[in-house]
Amino acid sequence: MTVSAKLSVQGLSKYYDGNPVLERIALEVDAGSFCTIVGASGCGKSTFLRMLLSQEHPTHGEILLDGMLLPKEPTPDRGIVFQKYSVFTHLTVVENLILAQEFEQAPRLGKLLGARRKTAVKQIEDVLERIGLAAARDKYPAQLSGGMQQRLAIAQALIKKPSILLLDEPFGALDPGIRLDMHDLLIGLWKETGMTIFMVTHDIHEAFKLGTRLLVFDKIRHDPQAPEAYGATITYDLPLSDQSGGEKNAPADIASTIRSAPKPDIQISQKTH
Ligand SMILES: Nc1ncnc2c1ncn2[C@@H]1O[C@H](COP(=O)(O)OP(=O)(O)OP(=O)(O)O)[C@@H](O)[C@H]1O
Repeated sequence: MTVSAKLSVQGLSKYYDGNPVLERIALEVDAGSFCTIVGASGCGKSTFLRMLLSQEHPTHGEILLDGMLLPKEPTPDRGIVFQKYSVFTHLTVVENLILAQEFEQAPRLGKLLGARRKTAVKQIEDVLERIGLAAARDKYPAQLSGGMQQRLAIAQALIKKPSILLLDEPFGALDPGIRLDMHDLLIGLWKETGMTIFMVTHDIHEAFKLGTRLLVFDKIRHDPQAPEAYGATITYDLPLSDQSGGEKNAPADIASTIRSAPKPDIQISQKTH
């Protein structure tokens, strides 16, 4: 592991029902990186994020966070936002966020009281301000637009001040205009907090625009007679910009790199086991 690696993934594979979904994943990610992840549907991108969260566990290999084995359970320093976030519909924006705090800070009692509640509400007001939802604090989710609901989902993740933010197609359901607003919001929050971000997207332009590093997941081994025999791995790991926000590689350059690079596509006609 490099000295500064925030996250290190070594020899990782994940099997479901005896079949590999992911195999031989190795990765070193510096603190403050913004890794965008693309790949074919079903190749294991969400599974990878869920392992970084500890919602799933590797079948083989290990994940180190700040040089230590990843805790077995999700911890507040790893936040996640999904494409469609289910919030409590009978609670307002601010009440949803208080509940998120209560789950974390008062798991036994289930309630934050007195000074702790006051501190929690102050933190929530700050996050709502930063995320542009202050005016909607007393609205119910049904009264919010899709973009505002995603802001609420991001606020719920940020309230715990994660050092790693995992985003699973967070803007996939949003209109293009709102997506652009969300890009600005996310980049601003990323620069402000120095979080390390992993974001799965199906939109290659979004991946190029937002990331400092692009990870492409794909299967490099195929057995036509046993499509489930092999899992996906990281086939391309491309720097998009330096950490100081230097020049981005143009999408066209990178797209041609991906096209022209020899793809290690091993065709196996006979089942080997
Ligand atoms: N809990 C589970 N049990 C069994 N199989 C699973 C489980 N979770 C995921 N899978 C399988 O693992 C494979 C990878 O799923 P995953 O959702 O990680 O892919 P993905 O790349 O995120 O797909 P998409 O881009 O369509 O969201 C799929 O074949 C899926 O059916």
